[in-house]
Amino acid sequence: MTHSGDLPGTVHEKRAIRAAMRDRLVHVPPATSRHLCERLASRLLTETPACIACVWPLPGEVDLRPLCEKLHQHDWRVLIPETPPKGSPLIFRQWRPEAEMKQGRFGTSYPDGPVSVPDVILVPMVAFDRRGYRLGYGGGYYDRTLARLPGSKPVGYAFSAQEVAEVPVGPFDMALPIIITENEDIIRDMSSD
Ligand SMILES: Nc1nc2c(c(=O)[nH]1)N(C=O)[C@@H](CNc1ccc(C(=O)N[C@@H](CCC(=O)O)C(=O)O)cc1)CN2
Ligand SMILES: Nc1ncnc2c1ncn2[C@@H]1O[C@H](COP(=O)(O)OP(=O)(O)OP(=O)(O)O)[C@@H](O)[C@H]1O
Repeated sequence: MTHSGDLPGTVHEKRAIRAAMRDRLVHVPPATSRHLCERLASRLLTETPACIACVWPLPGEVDLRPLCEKLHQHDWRVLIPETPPKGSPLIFRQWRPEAEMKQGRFGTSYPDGPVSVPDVILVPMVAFDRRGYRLGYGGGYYDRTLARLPGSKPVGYAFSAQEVAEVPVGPFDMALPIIITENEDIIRDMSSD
C-alpha cells in the first residue's frame, strides 16, 4: 500500500500507536462507554436539534448507540457513515431506530437511509493528544471528509485511555477544536497555532 501524504517514519509511528491502543482498549469497561455517551448527550441536548453524524461501533470502540437513540428521541436527525473505497470521503446516511444495518467495508455497518450533510460530525479515533490531533484506522476518511465539509462542526470523542503524549502529524492531519472523553472536555488551545 502507498501512503502518499505521510513520511515513512510517520506511517510507522502511527502503526505502533494503533497496535498499543488495541491492547489498551481491551481493558476499558462497558460502563465507561455509557458514561461518555451521557456526557455527550448532556452537552449536545443543550443545543437546538440539528443533523449529527455518529458512527456504528467497531469492536473495542466507544459505543454511541445509546446516544443515537437519545438524540433521535429529542428530534435530532442522526446520520451514520457508509465507508466508500479508500481515497473518497465518507457518505453520511440517515439512521432511524428501526433501520436495518448493512455490512460495509472494514467491518463497518451503515443504514440504508437517504444521504445528508451533517451540521455536527462526531469524530471517532484510535488515539489523540492534547493539541487536538487524532489518529484513526489509517484510511484518512475523516481528514478527507472534514476537509470537504468546512461548514460541519467536528467534535472528537474518545476514552481517556486513548490519550497519548503526541500523535505523529502528517500534512493532511487537522487538529480538532474539541475532544470529549468520559472525564473532561479538551478544548484546543488556539494560542499555540
Ligand atoms: N465505528 C467506526 N466507524 C467508522 C470509522 C471508525 O473509526 N469507527 N471510520 C474512521 O475512519 C471509517 C472507517 N474507517 C476504517 C478505515 C480502515 C480500517 C482498517 O484498515 N482496518 C484494518 C485494521 C486496522 C487496525 O486495527 O490497525 C482491517 O480491517 O484490517 C477500518 C476502518 C468510517 N466508519
Ligand atoms: N485531505 C486529504 N487528501 C489527500 N490525502 C489525504 C487527506 N487526508 C488524509 N490523506 C492521506 O490518507 C492516508 C491515511 O491518513 P491517516 O493515517 O491520517 O488516517 P487516519 O486519520 O488514521 O484515518 P481515519 O481518518 O480514516 O480515521 C495518509 O496517506 C494521508 O496522507
